[in-house]
Amino acid sequence: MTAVLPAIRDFEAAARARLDPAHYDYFACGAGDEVTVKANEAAFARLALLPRVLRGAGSPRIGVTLLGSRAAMPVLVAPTAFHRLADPEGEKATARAAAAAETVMIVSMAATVAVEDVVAAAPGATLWFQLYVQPDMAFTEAIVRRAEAAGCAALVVTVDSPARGRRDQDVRNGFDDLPEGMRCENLRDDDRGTVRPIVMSPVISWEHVDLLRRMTRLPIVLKGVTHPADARLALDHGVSALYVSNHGGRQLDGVPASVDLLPEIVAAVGGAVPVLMDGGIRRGTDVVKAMALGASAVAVGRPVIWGLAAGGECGVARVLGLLRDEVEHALTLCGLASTHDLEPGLVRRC
Ligand SMILES: Cc1cc2nc3c(=O)[nH]c(=O)nc-3n(C[C@H](O)[C@H](O)[C@H](O)COP(=O)(O)O)c2cc1C
Ligand SMILES: CC(C)CC(=O)C(=O)O
Repeated sequence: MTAVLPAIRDFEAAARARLDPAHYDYFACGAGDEVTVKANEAAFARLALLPRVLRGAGSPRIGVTLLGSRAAMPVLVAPTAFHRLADPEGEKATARAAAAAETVMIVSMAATVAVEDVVAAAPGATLWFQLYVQPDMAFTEAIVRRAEAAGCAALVVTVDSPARGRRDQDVRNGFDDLPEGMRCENLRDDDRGTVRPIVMSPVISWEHVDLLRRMTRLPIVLKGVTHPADARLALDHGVSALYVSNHGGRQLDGVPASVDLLPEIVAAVGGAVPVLMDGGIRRGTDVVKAMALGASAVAVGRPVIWGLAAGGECGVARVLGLLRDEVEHALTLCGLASTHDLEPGLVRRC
C-alpha cells in the first residue's frame, strides 16, 4: 500500500477496489433502508464546533484510561466480525496495529482467529472481548473463561441483537456464511468437536447480565444501549460502562444517530460510569464532538476494516494514526490542552 490516502474515505475506496464485492457489501451495509447508517455520519455534519482562541494550550494530551486499560488515544477498535475476509492475517493484523497505536482492540466473538491466537500474535495488545450471550449459559461461560484466560481486560456484552439485523444487500448477494476454511474460532466447542453457530436470542434479559456479573470479575461494558431508561437499569445491574451504539445501523433500522443519543444517555448516567460510543466516526473532529457531548472515548468499526482490506496491519496502523493526528489537530484548533477540557459548550447544532 504505497498510495497517499489522506482520509478514511480514501481507505474505503482502496478497500472497495480490493475486496470481493459481496464481502465489501457485508462490511459496508446496514439494515433495512440504511436510514440509521446514513444518520450516523450525517449527524456529525450537523454539529458545529466553536473553538476558543488565545488559550496558550500547547500540544494536546489525548490519552485516556478506561476501566483500568490505558489507551494513547480516545479511539478504540470496535468489535467487528470476520477480519480474515479483509486480510489473510485477519484479527492478528488488527491486533498488532492496535498494539502499535497503543489503543484497545475489542475482539469480536465472531472473530475468524481464536482469541488465544490473537493474543499470541500481538502480545502487547490491550484486548477487550465482545460477547453475544448465548442462551446455553454453560457455553457462554466457557467462552467467558477463554476470554479471561487469554488476558482480555473487559467483557463487552452486545445487547442490541435479540435477532440478527436484516441486511438486504447480503440477501441480494446470497452472503450468509463464511467461505471454506474460515470459522468463528471463538465459538469452538471442544466437547462436541465442532464450531457452534452464533445464536442471537430474544430470551436474553437483565437476568443474564446478573448471571454474567456473578460469573466474572471482568468489568462489564453494555454495548448497544440507546434508551435512557435502559442506561439507568444498567447502572442498577452493576455494569462498569455503557457503550452507546446502534451497531453501525446494522440491527434495527430507524434508530437515531449514535451521537444524537449521547446527551440523554450521559445525563441518565450522571457520571456514575464511563460512556463510550460508536457509529459514523470518520474524522478527528467527530471524536472531539462526541467527547464534548460526554463520551469518555469512541470506537470505530468500518474505518478499521477499510484499513485492513486496503493494507493489512499497515493499513490499520495508518487509519488509527490518521485518527490520532486528526484528534490532536482538532483539539489544537479548538484551543484545548486535553480531551478532558472538552465540554458541551464547544458544540453547536446547526
Ligand atoms: C462488518 C461489521 C461487523 C460487525 N460485527 C460486530 C460484532 O461481531 N459484534 C458487535 O458487537 N458489533 C459488531 N459490529 C458493530 C460495530 O461494533 C460498531 O458498533 C459499528 O461498526 C460502529 O459503526 P461504524 O462502522 O460507523 O464505526 C459490526 C460492524 C460491522 C461494520
Ligand atoms: C457475525 C455477526 C454476528 C457480526 C455482526 O454483528 C454484524 O455483522 O454486524
